[in-house]
Amino acid sequence: MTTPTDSLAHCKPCNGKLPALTQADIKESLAGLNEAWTLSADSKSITRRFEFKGFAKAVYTVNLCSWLADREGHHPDIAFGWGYCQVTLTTHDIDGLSENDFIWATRLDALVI
Ligand SMILES: C[C@H](O)[C@H](O)[C@H]1CNC2=NC(N)=NC(=O)C2=N1
Repeated sequence: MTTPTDSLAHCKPCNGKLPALTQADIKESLAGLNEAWTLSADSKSITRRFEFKGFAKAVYTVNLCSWLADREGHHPDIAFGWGYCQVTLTTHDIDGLSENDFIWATRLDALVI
């Protein structure tokens, strides 16, 4: 049995050697994500903000991200509270964006309805 994410790539081990993406790479990769993702002014991170009624759904989203992060070995920075969950991705080892960030974002987009 196949699932929607079977065809998606997995994050590569972060060892400080992942190449930083060029501005052109970032622009092309961003176009492949849900339109809710935004690029930071310094082009070092991407963020998606989810908004909900209530707190429980924000916590569910944090837990989903936690599961995905440990499964992929690549971890987001998450801010959450009543009515929102904000997921930010950057590759800390290179202080910028790598393909891992976009692989991770693609997988999250595939998991949230
Ligand atoms: C050893 C371990 O794989 C690395 O420290 C990973 C862990 N998760 C990570 N997550 C993110 N977002 N960036 C990293 O550079 C990173 N490095």
